[in-house]
Amino acid sequence: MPESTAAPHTPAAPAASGDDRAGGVPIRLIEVTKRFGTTAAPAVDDLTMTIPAGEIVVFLGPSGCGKTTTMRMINRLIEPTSGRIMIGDTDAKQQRPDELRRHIGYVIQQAGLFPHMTVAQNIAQVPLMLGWPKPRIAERVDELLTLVGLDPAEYRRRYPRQLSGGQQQRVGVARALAADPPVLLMDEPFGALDPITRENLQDELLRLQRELSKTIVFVTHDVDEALKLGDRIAILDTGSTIVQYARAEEILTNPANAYVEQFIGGESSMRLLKLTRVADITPENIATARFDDSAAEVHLRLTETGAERAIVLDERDRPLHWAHPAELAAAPGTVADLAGARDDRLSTVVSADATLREAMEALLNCPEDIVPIVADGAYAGAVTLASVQGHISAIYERQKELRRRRLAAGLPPVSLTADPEDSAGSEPPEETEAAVAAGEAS
Ligand SMILES: Nc1ncnc2c1ncn2[C@@H]1O[C@H](COP(=O)(O)OP(=O)(O)OP(=O)(O)O)[C@@H](O)[C@H]1O
Repeated sequence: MPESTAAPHTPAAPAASGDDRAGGVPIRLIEVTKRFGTTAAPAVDDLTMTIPAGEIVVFLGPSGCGKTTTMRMINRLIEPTSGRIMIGDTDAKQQRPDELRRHIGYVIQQAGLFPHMTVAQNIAQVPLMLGWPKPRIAERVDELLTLVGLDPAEYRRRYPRQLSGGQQQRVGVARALAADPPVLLMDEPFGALDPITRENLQDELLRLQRELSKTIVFVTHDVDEALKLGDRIAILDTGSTIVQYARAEEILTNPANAYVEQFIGGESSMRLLKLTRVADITPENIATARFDDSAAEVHLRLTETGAERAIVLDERDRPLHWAHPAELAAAPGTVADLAGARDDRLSTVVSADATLREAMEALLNCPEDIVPIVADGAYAGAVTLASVQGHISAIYERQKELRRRRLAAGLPPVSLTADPEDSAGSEPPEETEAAVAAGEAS
């Protein structure tokens, strides 16, 4: 990444209405080229792409391929040699750079905070420039600190040197959001942080995004970060050439070529497990029982259906323990008479919000070959190795089918654009994707 020549700049938009919170605006780059000097090959070579409103789009590519240059042309820290950049309905070239940047938040590595200013003063820079009244600025600073997980009372008067790297980065994000811009540019914002802080900030960004729905362009070298954060990922080669521009699922299961495969670096299925939530799979349907159910009656139900076990639930549907036919046969009265009943709360359950990787971990560490799923504490089905495997296989099959259909329609086999209406694009019409997803025959 080239050194920033501009002062850290946090653009702003008038926030009085708060309308921007409803979502971001799309960004379109149209045949954009950037040439530094006259002889060198272009740093960005005829790039056309759409970044959809309210999505996180990650630029992933090797050092020097043009990610930062592309990003900086969006807020005109770098001027394109040719081509057009539209932010919403506005041609970036038609706006004064300082005016444009009021609508584009910018977060860079190591936050770029002004060291001689307090946290509050750093965040307040753009609102001050916009002439907001002092009480409104103070209120906004506190609101933003809370939003990024820092207690205003504790942090607003600190200086950047009195913060950890992760806290500085949080302040950097707060500053970028100060005037509620619809667009955020984030250039390797978590690159200098330790893995745990980095993971926490990624989670925070996803939480914020669920609330704010900004249009976010995020540059990273880190494949796992890209897969986790990106609604779409643009895999770029020299000159910001798009090699594939698709959702993580497609990148992992239908890589465009050896370049993408090499970039992803194997373990696609394991990476898919991290991307998929337990709530996304079809849960196993297991027989349930209550304490006051007759053990004989539950036993009969299991033997009639050939089921290996029932799950015993308490009065609030929380899973307590497994009941197997042999124990039920030996129990004198109700399910409550089973040995260890009531005290025997299941230690291994998995949340519906957990990833399939966490579910696999639970499965590998529990004595049964099945783990109950809980949603808000209540039983919501169960997961087995077979259900995980079935889900992953279905994803591969779906992508194989999409690829086959694209080829049959004379389109490139992978997505190169986010814009289905773009006639140069490779995305099959939405209904085709939907039909494939629904398993409809062609
Ligand atoms: N100000 C500049 N003058 C001349 N060449 C430049 C300038 N800025 C960038 N370049 C060149 O443009 C190309 C793209 O650089 P850019 O910083 O956009 O790449 P990048 O993909 O962001 O790299 P990294 O991941 O290392 O940050 C590189 O070859 C770089 O040397």
